[in-house]
Amino acid sequence: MQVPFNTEARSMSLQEARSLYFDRGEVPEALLDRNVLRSWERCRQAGLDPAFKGTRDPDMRAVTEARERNRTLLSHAQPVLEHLFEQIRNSHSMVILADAQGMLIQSYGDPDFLSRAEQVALRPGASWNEFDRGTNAVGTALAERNAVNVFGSEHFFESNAFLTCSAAPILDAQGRLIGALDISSDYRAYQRHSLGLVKMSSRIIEKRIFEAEFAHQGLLSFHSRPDHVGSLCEALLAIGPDGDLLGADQAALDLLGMRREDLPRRHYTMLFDVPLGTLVDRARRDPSSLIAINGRNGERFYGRLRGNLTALATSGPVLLDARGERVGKAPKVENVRPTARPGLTLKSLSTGDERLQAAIDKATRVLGRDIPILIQGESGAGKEMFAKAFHNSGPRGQGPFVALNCAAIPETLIESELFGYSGGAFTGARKEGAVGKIQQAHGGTLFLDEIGDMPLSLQARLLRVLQERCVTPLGTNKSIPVDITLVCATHRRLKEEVARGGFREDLYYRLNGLCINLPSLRERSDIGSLIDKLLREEAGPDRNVTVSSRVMDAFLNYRWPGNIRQLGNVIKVGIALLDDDEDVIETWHLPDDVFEEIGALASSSPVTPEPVTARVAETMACAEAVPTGAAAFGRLEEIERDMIQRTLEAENGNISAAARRLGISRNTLYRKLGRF
Ligand SMILES: Nc1ncnc2c1ncn2[C@@H]1O[C@H](COP(=O)(O)OP(=O)(O)OP(=O)(O)O)[C@@H](O)[C@H]1O
Repeated sequence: MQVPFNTEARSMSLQEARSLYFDRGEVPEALLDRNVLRSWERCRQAGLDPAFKGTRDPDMRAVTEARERNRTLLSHAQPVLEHLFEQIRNSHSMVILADAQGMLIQSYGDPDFLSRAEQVALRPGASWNEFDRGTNAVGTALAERNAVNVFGSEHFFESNAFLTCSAAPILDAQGRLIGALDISSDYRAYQRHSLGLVKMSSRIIEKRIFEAEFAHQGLLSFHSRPDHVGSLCEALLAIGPDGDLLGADQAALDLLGMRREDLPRRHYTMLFDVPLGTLVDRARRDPSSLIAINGRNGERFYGRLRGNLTALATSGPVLLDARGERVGKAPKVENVRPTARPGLTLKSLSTGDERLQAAIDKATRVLGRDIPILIQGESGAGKEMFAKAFHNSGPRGQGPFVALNCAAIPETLIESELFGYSGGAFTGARKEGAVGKIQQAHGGTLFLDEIGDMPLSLQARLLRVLQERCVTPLGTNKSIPVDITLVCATHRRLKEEVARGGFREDLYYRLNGLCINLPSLRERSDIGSLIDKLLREEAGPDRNVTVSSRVMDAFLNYRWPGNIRQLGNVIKVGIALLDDDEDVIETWHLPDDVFEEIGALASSSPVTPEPVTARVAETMACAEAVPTGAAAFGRLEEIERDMIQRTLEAENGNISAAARRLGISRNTLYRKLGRF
């Protein structure tokens, strides 16, 4: 329970303090608030006389100019001031807004008190800084940059001893002092809660100014107590498109243990362990939800991002110096761009197969959740395609998608490709150094294909990057913060690799937030729709190409060792070999190797193929003079050439028809023609 404030007792102890200080020259530390005592010292040093009674008339021109100069402050403070006055109305009081010099620029008050305040020029146009009016709440709050109560005879000038005032300074978004908010009343009407009210109101004004200044940036509200986020106690950080810290209010500086002057050299990633992209993703999905974020010193905070999320989602990499101070942006990386295939999303991959659909559904659920995914499947099953679709479908779809195939580059180069290097870091290194793939993927997705082929030594380094979310390029001791979504793929069973000792278990669990197993093409139930899709994509919108029922049948029964990659190629070749007047892919439009296998399948399929013997006989009939006996065997090639020429003549040069009649693929026919 609060002890009631006894105005009489306090007035008496202040008389004693004044007598000690002014008459005997002693410092009444036990009797005075420190802010007040320091103020008395300043006033005495400035040569002010406590008995001074004079007041200068308020300068109305000066107040007009001050209001003009402090337009921003006034516009944000005005509604707060009015609201504050509503809280204290009829308590013989007034509320006052002063600028940074102590000039009163706005006030509202109860009429009875206003007329008394007039007598000491407590009204707009008057200056109440300490040098003009001695110790007083407005002047002392400005001098101390602290909220203060100045009660009765704590006022340096005796003429102001009938007042009791509570004031709090107001800081702008850069932490500069821009004014003070005050409640003044007769000392006998002292209200203990006045100081709390002005502090709260000045905080509201500061927040309004901060939010207006950074309205086009990202705003992170955070606090160590979740219930404080969204309240006046929350801390505020303004974050620019590159993750730069553009502003921080005092609460943020206090919670993060930072000095304001450190701000320009800091980057979001240096403060928190949760990637900025994750906050952006969360804010997009559920703007009101809180996310737990750890400070770099291990403190637990809760935060919420708002403001301009689009700009934040595409932030680029930054460079830090050896001490971890921000020194600039990493060079622009040429080959980093959003993924090429327009319209490629998880949804667009769906062509009716149940297992694939289950994989799409799972992946869709984790979009934007900072969960690494591991895609397993046979070569050519569409792992990279799936990764790109995942990237495009997420909130970072506009960010870079950077792929590295760990099996396709020599072990010795994986490290520099991944981590980057400084100029001259090793023999053969480029003079200007290179930005590694991890850093290139900042703000987007890093796709590590064939992760199972990553050398063990690098697995440890990769693990560290994933844990610390910082990368250290070769030849430097710079730690560069990175914010990436990681997608890995492998055709191996990674778990088995772990059991064999070829893959680190800790890294396996780190990568394997969500495991997606893509079915091989022969396991899929949607081959027909997939073929239609590939035909449409390859032939373009103006051509309606189909496959014959014989080819379709064979396709459905083929084992497709190369999966969709192979199917895609087969279709590409098939379309390329169609004549202008053809739009149905037949067996002879297929590449040789596939033709052979598919030809066999086609001949055993329910669709009865043309008997080969009949075709040959027909062809033979075309050849009018066919040599016989030993000479014939010696001149097989000649016979073949002759037969082809005659067949072509018979078909008026139509390659497809000749190939069909000869029972060979068009490819083979072309090859043979080239040889002759
Ligand atoms: N759903 C699909 N629709 C159309 N084309 C596809 C689809 N999935 C894969 N492809 C095509 O198949 C080829 C192989 O796909 P992708 O590279 O994604 O397979 P992968 O499993 O990553 O192969 P690897 O393991 O050999 O790297 C690519 O040319 C890709 O464009």
